[in-house]
This record gives sequence, C-alpha cells and structure tokens, in this order.
Amino acid sequence: MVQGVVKKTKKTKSEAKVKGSKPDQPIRILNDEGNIHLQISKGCGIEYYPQRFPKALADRWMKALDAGIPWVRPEISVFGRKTLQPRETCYIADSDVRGYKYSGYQPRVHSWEEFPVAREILDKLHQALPEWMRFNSVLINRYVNGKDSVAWHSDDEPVYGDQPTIASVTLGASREFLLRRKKTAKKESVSGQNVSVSGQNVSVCGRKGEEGEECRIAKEKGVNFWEQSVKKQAPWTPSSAPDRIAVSVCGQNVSVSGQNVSVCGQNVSVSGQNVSVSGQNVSVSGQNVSVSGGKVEGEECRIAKEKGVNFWEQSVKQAPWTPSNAADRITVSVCGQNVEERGEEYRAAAKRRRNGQADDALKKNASSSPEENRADETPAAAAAASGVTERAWRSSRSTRTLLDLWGVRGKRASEGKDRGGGKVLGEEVSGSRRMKEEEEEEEEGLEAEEEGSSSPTTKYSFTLQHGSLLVMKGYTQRDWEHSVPRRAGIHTTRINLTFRLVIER
Ligand SMILES: O=C(O)CCC(=O)C(=O)O
Ligand SMILES: [Fe+2]
Repeated sequence: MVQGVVKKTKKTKSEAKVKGSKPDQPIRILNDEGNIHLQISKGCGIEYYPQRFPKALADRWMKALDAGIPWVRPEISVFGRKTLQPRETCYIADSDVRGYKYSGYQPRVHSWEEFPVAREILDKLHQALPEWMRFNSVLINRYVNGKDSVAWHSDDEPVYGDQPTIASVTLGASREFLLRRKKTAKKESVSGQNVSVSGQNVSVCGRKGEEGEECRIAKEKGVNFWEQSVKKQAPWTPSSAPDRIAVSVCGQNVSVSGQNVSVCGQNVSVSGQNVSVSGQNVSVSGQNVSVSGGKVEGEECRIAKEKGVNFWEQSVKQAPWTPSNAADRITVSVCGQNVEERGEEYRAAAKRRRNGQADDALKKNASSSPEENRADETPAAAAAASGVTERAWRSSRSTRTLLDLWGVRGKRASEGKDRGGGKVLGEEVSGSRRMKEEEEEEEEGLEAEEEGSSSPTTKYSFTLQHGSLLVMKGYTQRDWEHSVPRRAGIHTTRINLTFRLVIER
C-alpha cells in the first residue's frame, strides 16, 4: 500500500504531540506509522510509540496493577526537609539486583513472582524491543491525579551504566512528559586528525587516509556515533570520490559515517541503524534512517513514503560539491528500510532526468496523490496547491521545520502552558534527582533565558498516553533531564512503569 508523508490526521489519531522549544533546531525525526524517533542531541535518542500496546491489553494491565500493587507514598528527605513523595511507587527487580536508595528512602525490592502482570508487561516489552534491550528492574509510579508529579531529574544512577536504556510504559490518564537539556550537557564534538568543526553549519572535508584511518562507526546501545580521521587534502570532487572521504555536515547534531560521504543542506539529519551514505548522488540506506535538507530555495527536500519506506529525492545542482559552495548545494538522500534497490532506481531516474529523458519509471513508482508525490513539486506548484502566492509559500517554507515537515508541529514547550497552580512538590533523589521547589519560578526564568540567549535551553514535550511506550537511549540521561509536571484538571490515575537494566548487582 502506498503511503504518503505522515499527515495531520494520523497525528491527531495517535495524539502524538511533540513540541520543541526551538523549532528551527535540526533534529532527526522519523515518523513511521505515527511513531516518533528523535535524536535530540548527539548520542541521545528518544523513541515514542503512542499506541504500542492494544487498548484492551493496556486496560487489563491498568486495572490489575492499580488494584494489585501495595502502593506506598514514602516520606522522602528533600534538602533536609521531610516531605511526602508526590506519587506512589513500587519497585520490582530480579533477585540478584541490589536495592537502591534515594532521598533517604530505600524502596522494598519486590519479586516479579509477586506481580505476574508486571512480569507479563516485561515479557511483552522484551518481545517488542530489539534483543539487546533487556531489563531486570522496574520502578512503577502511580500518579493518583494531576497533583502528583515527578520533578526534573535524570535516571543516571551509576548502577544503570553510562548509557542506560529506559523503557517507559504509560497506562491510564495521559500526562505531559517534559525533556530539557542539562546545562552540563556535553557539547557536540568530532574528533580526528585535522578536523575542524565549528558553529551550526559544519563542513568537514578530507581524504581517506592510510589503512586504519577510515571512518569508524560505533554502534552502542542503538546510537550511532560518528568519528573520522581525515588528512588535510584537496577538496572532494566527484571524480576523486572513490579514494576520498568527503563529509559535509550542515546543521546541529548531525551524524554521518562512511567513505565518500557527501551530505549538505540545512537541517540535515541522518540517523539510524547501519546507515551508509556514499557518492555524489548519495544514497542512504538502512533502517530508521531519516534525512532531510533544503538550503536552496526551490530545491527543497522531497519526501515520499511508500511501502513503509521513506524516500527522499531532490534536485542536485550540476556543479560538484566543494566545501566552499556547500552552503548552497543540496545533495541527495533516501531513507528507510529496503532502500538499496529503491536508491538504485532513484539514482538511475535522477541520471535520466539529468540527461533530459522522460522519467516514467520514477513517476510510476512515486506516490499517487499530489500531496504524496513531491518528486515533481516546484515552489510554484506547491504554492498553488496550498492556495498561497509563491512568495508566501517560499517565506513560510523557509521557516518550516523538520517537525512541520513530518506533520508534527514545533512549538515552545513553555507555550500555552497550563500549570496546575501552586508549587510543584519537589523531591530529591540520589544521583542527580533533585528538588525543584521553585519550579514555577524556574520555568519563568528559563523562558526569559530562552528569549535572550543565543543558545536557549532545548525542551521537548510529549503527551504520554494509555498504552504508549517511550524509550530513552544512549546519553539521554547524561545530557537531558525529564519530568512529569503537576497539572490542574486531571482527575484520573496514571500508572507508569520505567524499566531499567541494573548492571551493577
Ligand atoms: O512517569 C513518568 O513518565 C516518568 C517517571 C520517571 O521519570 C521515573 O520514574 O524516573
Ligand atoms: Fe525518570
């Protein structure tokens, strides 16, 4: 079945909501079947599956846990002051997992055998996730109503290792889940020989060096890292491509790896498993790849989604890419699963087009609806289709974000906020869980900072809904913190299970 780019209707249905505090910030986003994959910063990945578990199953789990767990609302110690934790909890772990302590409170470690439903959810999760994602403990939270919350914190306790994967299942009431980048977050960095990277629009060019100096891809816990050694050499040109590495990375938080890579444009984003990018007419293949760009007016990225595959095809200017002209060139991309064969087809089609030949094969295989078939879209046509002038279209296009591109609206997380009134009941947890007594004031301060600062605090918000799964990966706990804020008007209960792998036992 041919599918177009994710449309609003789909988003509405799944109620997936992502708000970025800095809409123009490049991020990687893959929206397949309503799911959201974001690389929020280098090495930090978030996946959100709004309807991961069927409603009937989620209903049963909710009921069983709500009634069957011996919920406790412990008294915790926050900055030396005793306070009730603003939610109820229960901790379950394998028998060889040591208990842990936070804010002066050591939860009792229950066994999976005591709670077969928790075990069932764990099993279902293990089935749903890649084999390397395994968990041996779960912290279950019960938010009785909107007055319950969890303060800003990171789950970065050493027992989880430096890149913990945390899988979070939501049952019951929908609640807002916020993410914000820590002030201490590691800055983007690229290492290697003679590599210079600076600013937002990074361009790196070099040559493949001696053996052992090639690109290295480290795939660690689902995150692709990029590292390369380059020699100071003449710029990459198509004719020299076979023995050169030429990488152009434009945008923030870009990760590209491979030989003979050329990726340029605005807001470029490449991510996923086993990604490879190569050649002048670049093909990108792999699973969960998301690539987008569009620096030159009228030469925007075109994305089509067909048979679960995202294609991205675009006009390429004829002159070869060089570092100096990188800023006004766009190179290619194809993303999704099963890309190789389609990439070939698109490359062949692009070649025919360059030679002025009819492109029947491409047309035949492109999506059928005008909205989906973006391969032939021009600014004039797009403007006409949107019922606006070309100038207006161009102007709106230049401010569109990746989020917009995928039908997910970018918005400041602080916008339209509907705070519950009163102060957030803070808490302090061992490690970096800490109290934010002056939550409201802090939010205001942050906003002021966002307005005036050149590097605003990046924030995202998801509405976690019944039966959803949120996965935080890589260095997310190191570089980001999250919270579930108090909200007025929520009168129903939410249960959240955060599954973790304790590696120090
Ligand atoms: O309830 C949630 O979604 C988050 C809970 C959480 O962050 C935690 O237990 O560490
Ligand atoms: Fe957490």
